[in-house]
Amino acid sequence: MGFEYVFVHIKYTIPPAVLLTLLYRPLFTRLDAYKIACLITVAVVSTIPWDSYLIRTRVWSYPRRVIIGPTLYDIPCEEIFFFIIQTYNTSLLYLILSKATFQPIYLRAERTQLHPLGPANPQWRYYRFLGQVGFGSAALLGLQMVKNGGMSTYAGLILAWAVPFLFLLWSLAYQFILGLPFSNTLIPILLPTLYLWLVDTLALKRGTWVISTNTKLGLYVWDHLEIEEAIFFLLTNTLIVFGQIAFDNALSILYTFPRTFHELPVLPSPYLLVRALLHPASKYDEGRIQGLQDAVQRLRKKSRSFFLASFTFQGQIRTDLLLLYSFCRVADDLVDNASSEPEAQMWISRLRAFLDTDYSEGKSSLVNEDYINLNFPAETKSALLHIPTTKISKMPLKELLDGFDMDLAFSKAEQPPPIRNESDLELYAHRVAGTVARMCIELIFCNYQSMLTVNDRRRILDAGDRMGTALQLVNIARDISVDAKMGRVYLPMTWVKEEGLTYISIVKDPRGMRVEKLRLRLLEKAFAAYESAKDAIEELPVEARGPIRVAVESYMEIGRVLRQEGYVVKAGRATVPKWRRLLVAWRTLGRKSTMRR
Ligand SMILES: CC(C)=CCC/C(C)=C/CC/C(C)=C/CC/C(C)=C/[C@@H]1[C@@H](COP(=O)(O)OP(=O)(O)O)[C@]1(C)CC/C=C(\C)CC/C=C(\C)CCC=C(C)C
Repeated sequence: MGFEYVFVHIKYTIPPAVLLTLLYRPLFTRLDAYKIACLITVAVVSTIPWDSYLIRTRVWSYPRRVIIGPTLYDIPCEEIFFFIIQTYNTSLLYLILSKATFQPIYLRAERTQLHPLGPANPQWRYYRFLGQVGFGSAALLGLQMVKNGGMSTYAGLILAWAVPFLFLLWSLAYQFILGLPFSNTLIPILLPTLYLWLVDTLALKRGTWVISTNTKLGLYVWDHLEIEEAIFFLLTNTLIVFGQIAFDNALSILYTFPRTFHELPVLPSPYLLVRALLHPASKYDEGRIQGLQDAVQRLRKKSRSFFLASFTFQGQIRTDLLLLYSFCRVADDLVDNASSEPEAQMWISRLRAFLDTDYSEGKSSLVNEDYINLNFPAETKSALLHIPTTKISKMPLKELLDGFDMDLAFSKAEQPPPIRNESDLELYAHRVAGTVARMCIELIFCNYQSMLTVNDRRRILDAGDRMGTALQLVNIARDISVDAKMGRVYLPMTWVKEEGLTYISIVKDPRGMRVEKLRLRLLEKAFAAYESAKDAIEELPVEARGPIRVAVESYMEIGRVLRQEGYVVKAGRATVPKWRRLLVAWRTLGRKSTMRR
C-alpha cells in the first residue's frame, strides 16, 4: 500500500479543479451541474470495462506500493477518481471558455435540392461524411491493431474504444464541432491535454503507473511520454469537449425551435436531448436562426452593458431576452432615425398595428409576415417577426410605443417640451424603460418555475418598473450633451428654471456647473429608485438573480462614474472602462442573496 497515486491527485489534478471551480463559481448553474454530472456518468461507465480489461490483461499495471488498495473490477479507486476529475476539469474549462458564445447562432439549416429556395449549406453534409470516414477508418485501424496483437495492442485498444464514441458525437454535433470558435473547441481540448501529458511524463518517469513493454509501440512524443499515453489523453479530452458540445448543440436546437420543442423543462431529459440532435437540419427554421444572428449583432454593436450581461443568462431566457432586445432596439431606431416627425409617427402607427395583429386571437403568423414585408424595411424583419409575444403581455409593449411618442413632441415646434416637470420625467422613464424591465421579468417568470403568489409577482414587477426607471434616468444623465445636439432636453423644465437656465440655453451649451448640478440631481433620483427596487431582485427565481444583478449593476455603474469628478467622456458620453465593467459583473454575480425564498 502507498500514497503515490493519491499524491498525483493532490499535486496535479485537484488544484486545477479547485482553481477552475473558484473561477467559475459565480456563473455555475444547475444546468452546468447537470451537464457535468451526465458526462461524468458516461465517462465512468464507459471507461470501467475498458480499463478493467487493460489491467486484467496486464497491458497496464500499478505497482502495489503506489496505490492505497481498494479497487473496482481491479481498477484502483485513484484511477476511477482520475476519470471523474479529468472530466470535471476539462468540462469546466470548456464552460468558462464558451460562456460568451451564444451557441444557437451556429446552427445551420441544410436545404436540399428539392427545397423551393434551392439548396443551402450543402457543404455541411460532405463535412459530416468526411469526418465519419476519418473516424470510421481510425476505429477500424484500432480493431486491426488489436487483432494483430503484440506491440500495437495498447494503441489499438485506445483507438477501438474511444473512436466509435467520437464517430457518434461527430455524426450528431458536427455543425457545432466545426462551426464554434476555436476558443470553444480546440483550446479546451489542447490545454488540458498538454497539461496531462506533463503530469503523465512525471508519473511514468517515477513508475507510478507502468505500460507493459510487450504491448506498446515503443514510440515517444518526448522523453518518458509514450505515444499511447499522448493519444489517450488527446482522445479522452476530445471526447469530453465533443460531449459538452453535443449537449450544447441539443440545447440550442431545443431553445431555438419552440414550435417543434415546446414547454421545455430547465433540465431536459437525455431522451429529449437525443431527440433534438436527431431533428434533421433540413427542418431547421432558417428565419429564426437569422433572427437570432441579427439580435446578437445588434446587441454587440449597440449596448456594451447588456451584451456583457447577456453572457450570464443561460438557456431559453438568453434567447428570449436577445429577441426582446432586438425588437426594442429596432423600434427605437426606426423612430429615432426617421428623417421627419411625420415619418417617425408613421413608424409608431405601423408598430402599433403590427402589435395589434400579433396579439389578436386566431391571427396567422403569415398575415403578420406579409404585413412586415409590406410596411417595414427588410433589415428590421427578423426583429419584428421573432419577438416572443406569447410570453409577454401587450400592455408594456404598447406603453413603450407611447414613450417613443413622447419623444416626438420634441420635434413639434408648436408644442411645449414634453418633460415639463418631475411627473413627466417619471412617466417618460416608466414608458421607455420601466416597461422593458416588466417585460424582462415576465420572461423570467415564464421560463423559471417559482412559488411566488400573484401578489408577490405584482410587487416584483412594480419594483422592476422602478429599476427600469432608474436606468433610464442614468441614461438621460449620461446623454445630456448628446441629446442637446439633437435639440432635446429631458431634464424637467421646473428644475432647469430653478437653476436660472432655459431649454434653449441647455441646447446651445449643455456644459457648466449648473448643468452638472442638474445631472447630479437626476442621478440622486436614479439611485433613490434603484435603492427602493434592488431587494426585489433577490426574490426572483434563483437562476435569474445573478444575471439581473449584472444587467442592472453594469448600467448603474455608468451613474457611479458620472457621480465622480473628472469622469472620462468618449463621443460625448461618459464611459465605464472594460476592466471596471468586468469587475462589477464578477462582484455582483458572486454576491450572496440575502432574501432567498
Ligand atoms: C441581458 C439582456 C440581453 C438584456 C436585454 C434588456 C433589454 C430588453 C433592453 C432593451 C433596450 C432598449 C433598446 C430599449 C428601448 C428603449 C430604451 C432606449 C431604453 C433604455 C435602455 C438603454 O439602452 P442603451 O444604452 O443601449 O440605449 P441608448 O444608448 O439610449 O440607445 C434603457 C435605459 C432601458 C433598459 C432597461 C432595462 C434593461 C430594464 C432593467 C431592469 C430589469 C431587468 C429588472 C430588474 C428587476 C427587479 C426585480 C428590480
